[in-house]
Amino acid sequence: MTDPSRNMIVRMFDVYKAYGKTSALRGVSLEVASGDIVFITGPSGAGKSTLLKIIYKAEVASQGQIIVDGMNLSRIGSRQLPELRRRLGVIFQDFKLIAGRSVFDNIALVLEAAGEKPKIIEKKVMSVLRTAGIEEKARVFPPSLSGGEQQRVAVSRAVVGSPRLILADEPTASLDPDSAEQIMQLLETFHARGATLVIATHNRRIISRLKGREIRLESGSVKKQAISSDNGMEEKG
Ligand SMILES: Nc1ncnc2c1ncn2[C@@H]1O[C@H](COP(=O)(O)OP(=O)(O)OP(=O)(O)O)[C@@H](O)[C@H]1O
Repeated sequence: MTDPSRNMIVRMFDVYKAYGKTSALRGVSLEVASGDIVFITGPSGAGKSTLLKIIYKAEVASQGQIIVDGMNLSRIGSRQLPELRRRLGVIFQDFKLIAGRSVFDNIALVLEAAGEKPKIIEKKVMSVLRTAGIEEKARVFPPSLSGGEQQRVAVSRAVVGSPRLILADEPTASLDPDSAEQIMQLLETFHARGATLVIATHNRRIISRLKGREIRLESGSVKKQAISSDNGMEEKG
């Protein structure tokens, strides 16, 4: 149910997505309020990545309505896409860093695209790297970093433009438990600073550690919504 007192950053209504004959999403309706932590869970092939891709418009829904931070995605064309993307930070399992550019430049690109001045870029990039604990890696190239460090760079890149919404697709799946923990702490830090988090994950440890809401997908449909509490997940609706 819609609570009018809460500001919804994502609203999806009856969303379908087909890839040829494969139905990846079948009638998904959900809402994410500003400041929420939401976990998208479900078995392999359930549609988790597709759901995130539709929110940042890497994929277009076959049917249904999607509103992200007030933008109706079926009404925005390629000219407004950069505006949508500026409001979002996206993190992937495989980091997706540019190997031939330094850590600093990987992150600076986001601000350059937004037209920021070099002095501001320097300040913001170094500030985010400090928060991520990898300030001394600014001039290093990504391939010489560990997986955990690369993901910290990817998180830094996702948050440097102060997006209201951070989308993470299995952000800890290729990391050892300690590195996964550090990434979650980092995401928590940015959540505490005001970002909304939507995280697709299989990792139950992450889900039980961060207080949030779980939306479970099965075969492209929402099967269950639950709120995490000190007693684990409590089913809702
Ligand atoms: N580009 C594509 N072309 C064709 N089919 C696709 C494409 N992307 C996803 N699919 C199919 O859509 C369905 C949902 O895939 P999706 O990647 O969203 O699931 P997922 O829950 O993220 O899975 P995983 O946990 O394995 O990453 C699957 O059947 C998948 O094979």
